[in-house]
Amino acid sequence: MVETEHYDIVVFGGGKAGKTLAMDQASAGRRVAVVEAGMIGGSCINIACIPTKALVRSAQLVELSHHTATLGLSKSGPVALDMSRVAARTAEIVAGMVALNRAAFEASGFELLLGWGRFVDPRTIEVETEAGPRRVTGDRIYLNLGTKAAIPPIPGLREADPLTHVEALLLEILPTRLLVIGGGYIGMEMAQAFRHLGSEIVVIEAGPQLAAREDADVAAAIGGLLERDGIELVFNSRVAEVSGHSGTDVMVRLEDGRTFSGTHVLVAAGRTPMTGGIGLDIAGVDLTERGFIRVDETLKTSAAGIWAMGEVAGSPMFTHVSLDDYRVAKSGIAGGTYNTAGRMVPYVVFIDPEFARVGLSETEARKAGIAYRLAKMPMDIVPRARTLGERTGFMKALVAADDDRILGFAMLGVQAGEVMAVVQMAMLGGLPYTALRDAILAHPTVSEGLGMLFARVPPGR
Ligand SMILES: Cc1cc2nc3c(=O)[nH]c(=O)nc-3n(C[C@H](O)[C@H](O)[C@H](O)COP(=O)(O)OP(=O)(O)OC[C@H]3O[C@@H](n4cnc5c(N)ncnc54)[C@H](O)[C@@H]3O)c2cc1C
Ligand SMILES: NC(=O)c1ccc[n+]([C@@H]2O[C@H](COP(=O)([O-])OP(=O)(O)OC[C@H]3O[C@@H](n4cnc5c(N)ncnc54)[C@H](O)[C@@H]3O)[C@@H](O)[C@H]2O)c1
Repeated sequence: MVETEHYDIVVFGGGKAGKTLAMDQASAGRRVAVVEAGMIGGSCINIACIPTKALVRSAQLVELSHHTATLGLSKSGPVALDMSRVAARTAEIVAGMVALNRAAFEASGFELLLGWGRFVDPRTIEVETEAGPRRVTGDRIYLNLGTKAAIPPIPGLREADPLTHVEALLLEILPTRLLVIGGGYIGMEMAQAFRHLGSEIVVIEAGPQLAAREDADVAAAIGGLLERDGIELVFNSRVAEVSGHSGTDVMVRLEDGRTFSGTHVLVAAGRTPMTGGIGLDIAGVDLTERGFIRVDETLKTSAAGIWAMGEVAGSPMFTHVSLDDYRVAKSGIAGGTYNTAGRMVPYVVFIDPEFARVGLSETEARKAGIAYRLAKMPMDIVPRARTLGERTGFMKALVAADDDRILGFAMLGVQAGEVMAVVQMAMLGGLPYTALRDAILAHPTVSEGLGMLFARVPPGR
């Protein structure tokens, strides 16, 4: 009989929210255990954000190397790609961040139980550690279990052994021709990175555009960018069947009969929550229709004393949102009221150049019946974009029709993520758009373009 060990707090799943809460609470003197299947630091640093951005960096430099002549640099021959070195660099960056995380975990004093966990009674989690099973319970239990790549039920897809982001990030040989199923965040980032590294790419997207949440003009600009890179985009297309084997040769047949052959297929078609087979029903934790954990604005689940955070709780799928879920949980422990309602969630798609957005899109404003004024400007007129030789893209802002609040900002362009943060700060501070229009912004920076953009806002009513 395995004895149950009691903690003040048990964190089940060590993602961004969970590990941060565990370190915070352990440092404050509470007895804390974290149950984690094996990824020290969670998915972001091991298999998601960080390794993808490392890959993107190599890809950017390969792409830039094709344009060195325009910058006045001659090269003796084409840049040679060593894909195994690219993979090794990615692995080194991951290992470094895992080591940093491990050290911070140890310094905080929480107990890390490595192994697969599942509820065996309403408040007890059994963990399959290497040394055998252990059982833990806590006064408070926090679920931060994350998601995994969804594999749509397409005949032949599973049998084709498709790549997901996990395997794609480990490739030591560049795919000759990569078929990407899904034109969302992962599809866009991976498709362009592998294209820049030298693969032929076809992206097959079920919907009418890339980046489903964006305005049509924004999605069209992103699509145009990828097409100029030589990526073939196929929209409104459902895959009927996959045959062959990813890694050698594989074929995708669409419902309309068209076929695409490649050496590899990558699935980037959304995410499945890690809620199956771990006894959440035993714990009385209700799920939504899509299998995510049902939570309220304080991240409380249907089971008393159990909260859920991050992607598994249906929070927007970004590391910075999982971090904010930690703040909600921490506030709850301290008797505070901070919750998930009305959060401003920025995001950046790390294509080259970046796409970034914060606040409302035109589509969302119209749907919510919010009247707005629109300013849009090509990046081409921003002096810094010219000196950098990165003239592609635009900035776009929505300002309230009847006052000067900034409602939303979108940018496709060099350093878009950094520029977006400037606008986000203005929005958080409640500044009118005129503050950015009239600010003395350093010349020549990319952010200087904000002055030019907001000067284009039409007069209000
Ligand atoms: C390819 C890719 C790129 C991304 N890029 C970005 C980006 O650039 N920026 C950004 O903000 N977001 C990005 N994201 C999203 C981001 O990775 C997640 O939103 C973020 O990691 C937060 O995850 P989380 O805290 O919900 O859980 P996770 O970090 O996924 O943690 C969940 C943990 O639970 C563990 N676990 C699950 N089940 C069990 C079990 N039964 N027993 C024990 N342990 C278990 C898992 O091992 C895992 O470590 C990306 C995602 C992907 C897939
Ligand atoms: N830079 C970032 O912040 C970043 C990067 C990568 C991932 N992420 C997060 O991870 C999440 C998951 O990314 P994702 O790209 O897997 O999902 P996604 O929801 O962004 O995109 C999935 C796409 O696949 C399409 N699709 C679904 N089934 C399909 C099918 N059978 N055939 C063709 N197309 C199909 C959908 O229409 C959709 O456009 C994102 O929502 C995002 O929040 C963030």
